[in-house]
Amino acid sequence: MPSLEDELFPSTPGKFKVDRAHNMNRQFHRCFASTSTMFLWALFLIALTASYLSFQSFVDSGSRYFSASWGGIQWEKQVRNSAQIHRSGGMSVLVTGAAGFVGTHVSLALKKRGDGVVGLDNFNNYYDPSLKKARKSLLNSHGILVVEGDLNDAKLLAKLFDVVAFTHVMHLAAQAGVRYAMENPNSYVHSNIAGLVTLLEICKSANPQPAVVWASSSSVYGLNEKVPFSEADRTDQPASLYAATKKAGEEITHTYNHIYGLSITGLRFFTVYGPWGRPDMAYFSFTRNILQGKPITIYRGKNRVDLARDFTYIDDIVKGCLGSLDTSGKSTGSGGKKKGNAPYRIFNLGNTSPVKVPELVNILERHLKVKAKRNIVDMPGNGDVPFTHANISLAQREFGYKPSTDLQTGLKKFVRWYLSYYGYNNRKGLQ
Ligand SMILES: O=C(O)[C@H]1O[C@H](OP(=O)(O)OP(=O)(O)OC[C@H]2O[C@@H](n3ccc(=O)[nH]c3=O)[C@H](O)[C@@H]2O)[C@H](O)[C@@H](O)[C@@H]1O
Repeated sequence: MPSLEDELFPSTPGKFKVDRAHNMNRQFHRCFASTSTMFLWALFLIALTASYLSFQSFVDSGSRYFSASWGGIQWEKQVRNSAQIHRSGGMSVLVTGAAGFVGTHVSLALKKRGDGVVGLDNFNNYYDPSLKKARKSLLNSHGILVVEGDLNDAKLLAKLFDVVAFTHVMHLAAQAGVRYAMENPNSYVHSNIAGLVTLLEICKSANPQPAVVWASSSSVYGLNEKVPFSEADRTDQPASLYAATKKAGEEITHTYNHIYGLSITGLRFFTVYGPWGRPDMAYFSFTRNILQGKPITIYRGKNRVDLARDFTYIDDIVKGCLGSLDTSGKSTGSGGKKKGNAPYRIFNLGNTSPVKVPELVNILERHLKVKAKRNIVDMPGNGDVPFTHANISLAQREFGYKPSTDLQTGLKKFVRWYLSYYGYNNRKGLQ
């Protein structure tokens, strides 16, 4: 059977020219025919692609419109219901980071005593978002709406303030975690700096302005050696970008207090732990690994000194948050202008009794009845500080803050929650 090449260029020398010319002619026609067909096909394909793309964008914008997680009359009604105050002298609070660890507990406590609460959370995947969704379900079951959105969405924030005249903002949304800042520095700038400014811009323009209570961190004490840490101590030597963004937050909130008369309270939390906690934190990941028979890495400081933290139980932190809200005083500005001085406060919320990390592991082993496989390594230079220890006399004086749960008791409650949440007898379910 002749090949296609043979057909087009027969090898008979005498006929070559003519045949070739003839064949060339045929080829030209064929070629032209096939080129025009191809051209038509190409046109057809381009048209098809274009219409597909415009259809897609129509579908996208349509679905964005129809599935938007906020907006509309029904949504506004839900927001208002959630913000409804059920006690005399109560407050309506916008809680940012409501599906987070501290946010969930504070929202529940506010709701339980009759305050109105609307939550905001972006449900990012810094850690298992299914835990955040579970916290959200818990909040929903108590009549608290959690709006899905980012702090940097100024339109959403403005809308929330249009719908509800929040008396207070409990600002807990943040990029947390000390060591993760080396992996993803921009996420700290996005949430802890840009997001904070977006929120403050909305708060300063709101009429009436809310009082703002927000989460700073014990990490602002950085490399300080004087203990216990007091609010008046220097905070200009942070050891991590995380700490630096929290420190920046303290300065940024100060300017909004100074210029616009916003009432500001910054809370320096000391390594908060407890049920519904954060899986990225040591007590949580140690528990998971111990139960799964995996080794845990325990960092050790210079000269083989154990690291220590002033671990603070969540219920004590919640009391501190509510005490701060109750005593926050009013913002003085309106229409973006200050009418007088407003309170600017900073409090340590710690436990006042630091515990060494290996001792934390001992306690977990006792509660879990499993021995940990300890892998002790020198602390990598990744933002950690060797110890924290809070002086809490200021918070004690101002709103009677008095932590009452020691690490032994608090971890027992955490372990009980952990085992029931992840399934006591179903170790495969542990993650
Ligand atoms: O108090 C605070 O300001 C901060 O407390 C925690 O930060 P951190 O104290 O580092 O808490 P963990 O990550 O749970 O670490 C606790 C201790 O365990 C140690 N650790 C951590 C992880 C690990 O694998 N091994 C280990 O020994 C750490 O070095 C640290 O000494 C939170 O993660 C921060 O968001 C919060 O702002």
